[in-house]
Amino acid sequence: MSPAPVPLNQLPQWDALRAHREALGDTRLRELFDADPERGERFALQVGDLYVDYSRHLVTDETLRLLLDLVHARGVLALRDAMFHGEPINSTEGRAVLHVALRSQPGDVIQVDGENVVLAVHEVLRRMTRFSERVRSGEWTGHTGRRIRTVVNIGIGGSDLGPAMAYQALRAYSDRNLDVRFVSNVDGADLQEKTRDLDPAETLFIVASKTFTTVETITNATSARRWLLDGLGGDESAVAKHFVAVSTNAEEVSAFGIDPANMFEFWDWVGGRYSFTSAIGLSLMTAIGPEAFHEMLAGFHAMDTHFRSAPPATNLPLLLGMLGVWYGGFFDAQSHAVLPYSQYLEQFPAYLQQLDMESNGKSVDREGRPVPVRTGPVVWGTPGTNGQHAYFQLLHQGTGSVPADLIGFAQPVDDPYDQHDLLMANMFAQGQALAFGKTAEQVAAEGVPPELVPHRTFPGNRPTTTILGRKLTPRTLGELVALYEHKVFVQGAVWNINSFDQWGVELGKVLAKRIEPQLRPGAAEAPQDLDSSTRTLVQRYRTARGR
Ligand SMILES: O=P(O)(O)OC[C@H]1O[C@H](O)[C@H](O)[C@@H](O)[C@@H]1O
Repeated sequence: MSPAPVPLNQLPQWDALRAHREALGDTRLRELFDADPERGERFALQVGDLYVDYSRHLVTDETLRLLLDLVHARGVLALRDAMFHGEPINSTEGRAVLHVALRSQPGDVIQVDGENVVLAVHEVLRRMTRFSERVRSGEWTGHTGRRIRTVVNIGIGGSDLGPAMAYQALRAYSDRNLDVRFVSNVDGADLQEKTRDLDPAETLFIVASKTFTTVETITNATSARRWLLDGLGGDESAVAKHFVAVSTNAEEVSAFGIDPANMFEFWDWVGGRYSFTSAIGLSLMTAIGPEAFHEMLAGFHAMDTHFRSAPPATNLPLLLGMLGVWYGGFFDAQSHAVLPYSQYLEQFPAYLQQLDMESNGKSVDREGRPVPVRTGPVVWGTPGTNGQHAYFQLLHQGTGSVPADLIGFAQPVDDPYDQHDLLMANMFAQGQALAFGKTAEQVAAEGVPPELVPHRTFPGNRPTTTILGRKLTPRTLGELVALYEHKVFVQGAVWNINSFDQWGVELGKVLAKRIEPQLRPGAAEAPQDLDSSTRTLVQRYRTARGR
């Protein structure tokens, strides 16, 4: 076994960054731009369909050099290669981490336990293709012979957020005669609202769950089954035409009553939040068609290849990952905003919340020692321009600094009312205002009364990355998502945390299981050994529920 790595803040490369940060002091972005007229072009990369401007960051060439020194000192590239080779880098669960195999080329070879997983990946993709074509063409009919008009994906977390986000993002490429809906919350209102206008005879449920034991999903799937049977006269044989499953767990799928012939498989080396290029994307493939789905996979693959082979200095995920390490480590940045200037990307920040926060929301390292620096930030955001009229106030003039990603596209998917230029002007303007602000002198020169000058001054120096895609297509979406996946990987590697487990979600599940029986009618008094807050809440709830 190799020795445990030195804690991050004891590395000479970290010290060098700390000293460099002190030397930078209160350097303004304005000064950095004045000192280098080419900065806006120089601090930018084009990868695939994405042009990424990182010039509005509080970094110099020296910063980037020092950050790359840290990448090398931390063995980030070796860990990356280990991931691509199928080594069990998910150390707490003893598993490989191979979402990259999901978008591999048919001839590739990636071995897990002596088996080339690429073959299995492509076999499932072929089955998904056949199935989605049958549904789209109307060849797959429901129990009464009617064609399927609505597909309802029942899943949660990684079995919901990816396909839901991508369906929304690629709506314009979807078959508009087929509606796809997503039910995730155990709140029965979710299922009810999503099915109330549906005809069971024309509805197909995809139950998506890696483990097939997730309580929300099994509860919703059980209720959906009831809804279907009630609507179709109770004939159990209807289930086979209206329920398919996506899972790694064939046993639980058949215990639920879904024929394994209607199950689409994936594998334990695919993490839930990295799974929507697996069969978890079945609802998406049904919506946009196999061809567009494969285009998306090609976009993912292109970014995977870039991450794997581009030199560190021009490696985009590496760069964006290290910028996050820089702000967390030396600017105490606690959150990171993702602001898509695209309504189609409305759910992208929510998707990234799981990807980033479930991966890197950890405070012990791979050896179980406390991590001595700030790890994953709170990720949040909503589409521009809506946010501009809400929380951008804080981004511009609040006390802390929130690094942000501005994401937009040069060509609109469609622009029936000629509004795209206005949308994008806003994106460029916000990045400009956040970076350069407006000084007190500039404000005063406009004749603003002295007492209002501080209120109307913009400090600037608020860092942003601008991602300008050519156009939002399946391929571009693939590139974009893979970029963030690998960015998260880089950060986890530097912090020496395992980005691929999620033990932190377990405790609440166990406690909920214990509490639920106490809420039911006829339950005994809440136990005395329960903490007084929970006990009182349970009692209040029972009283208010009339129990
Ligand atoms: O796909 P499933 O097994 O149903 O899991 C769904 C989700 O729930 C879990 O609690 C994890 O926090 C997520 O990482 C996972 O994506």
